[in-house]
Amino acid sequence: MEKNTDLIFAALFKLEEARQVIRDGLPSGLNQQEEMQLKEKISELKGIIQALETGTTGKKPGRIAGSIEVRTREEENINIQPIQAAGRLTLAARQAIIAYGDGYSTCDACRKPFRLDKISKPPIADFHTQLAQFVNMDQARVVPGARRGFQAVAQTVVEKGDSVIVSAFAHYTEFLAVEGAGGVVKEVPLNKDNIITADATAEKIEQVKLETGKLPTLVMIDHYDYQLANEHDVKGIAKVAHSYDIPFLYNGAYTVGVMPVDGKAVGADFVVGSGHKSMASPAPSGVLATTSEWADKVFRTTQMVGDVTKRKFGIKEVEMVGCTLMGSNLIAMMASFPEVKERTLHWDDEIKKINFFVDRLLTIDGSKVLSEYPRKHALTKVDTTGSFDRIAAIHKRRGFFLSDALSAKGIVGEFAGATRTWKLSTYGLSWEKVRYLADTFTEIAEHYELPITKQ
Ligand SMILES: Cc1ncc(COP(=O)(O)O)c(C=O)c1O
Repeated sequence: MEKNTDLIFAALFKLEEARQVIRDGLPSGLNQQEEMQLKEKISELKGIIQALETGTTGKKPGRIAGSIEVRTREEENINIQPIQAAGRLTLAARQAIIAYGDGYSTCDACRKPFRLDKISKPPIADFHTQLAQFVNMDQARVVPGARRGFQAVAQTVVEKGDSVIVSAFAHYTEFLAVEGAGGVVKEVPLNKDNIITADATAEKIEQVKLETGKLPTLVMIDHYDYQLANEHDVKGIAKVAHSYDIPFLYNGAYTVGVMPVDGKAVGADFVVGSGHKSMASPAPSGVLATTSEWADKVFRTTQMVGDVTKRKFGIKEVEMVGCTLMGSNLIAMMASFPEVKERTLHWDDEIKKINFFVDRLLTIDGSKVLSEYPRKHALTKVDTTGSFDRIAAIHKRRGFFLSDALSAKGIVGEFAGATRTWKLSTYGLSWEKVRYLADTFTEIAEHYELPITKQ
């Protein structure tokens, strides 16, 4: 029985390796013969995977159980879905999920003092130390999503009726975290370039003080927002917040795990990141890091005593509800971490790729970029109302024609039928795939005789 399980795991690991080879495509620098041989191997692998996953060699998607279909989106396509790009798992993370999928698998070696971040086998305690170093803060905890990081901070610093400064582009989870703590959000307006500035933040703080007679108790700003992925002046804003003695939460949902983040250099009291958005980790996962000054407050331990039993659970942290991210989500996050750390050093190349793509898109007459440009982030909002949407107006598939044309070329991730003003990301795609992506848009434009400016 033991042996069988080992064999099945070994087979699943191999399967994951094969999926990765397919997903990454061919390495560059191959000669013609090598390329041909590899292509044959990949097509063979695809057949084997399909047979294993579907139990058939037919075309229909297989089912894992009931109506849950096998998902091969990343292997079979170029996925430009804006929020999925940096959450794609590494091979190591996929294997971790298989090995640690059982419920409380991380608790095998949980010994006194009985807390997740203290477990040394697997090395969860070390991972916490590394996470804090990674964002240059003093302490870190894993959390089930960035939202739980906002929640922990809001519950620590916000009291009923307090104001919290957020961006006019703040994510809804920031609103909910503030509301849950009994606070009220106050939005800093954007400037004409859709940027939140330090001056505008100072003005908003003054306005709140004047209107409520009280300073806000938290400033929480996204380094890159989710709507346009524009960069906001987090360093300047942190300085303003501190000049009023207000703590600053740096929302790194779109930065931690894709680009270098230095919480101390920003002047952050709290750094929040999203594992499933930007750290090649499964959902939900995330990180909350803080300074020594704030750690005792946001990671306060319970004081509660049972009135009958007199039980106490002293070591457990209240805002973390004891232990946070258990099982495969945490181990997969840990498994991806070395690659995640490494990839942040290549952010410049990701920026070159998105700018290459956007430059090419803009050669198609009528296309616009709504995000700041040149791009500083791989996530980008474009407006194709004046280009591809002109075709949609006369095409029998109407607004779906662009998605049809893209998926016929193996490109997925845009919301079918919603491609007037829309978001995409080139994050993590190889240069070969980015060029293919740009060529495909050009080809579709040429096919429908949209004018193209020569570069
Ligand atoms: C800017 C921003 N902050 C926070 C979040 C929430 O992140 P999570 O899903 O990890 O809770 C998102 C999610 O889309 C986001 O875009």
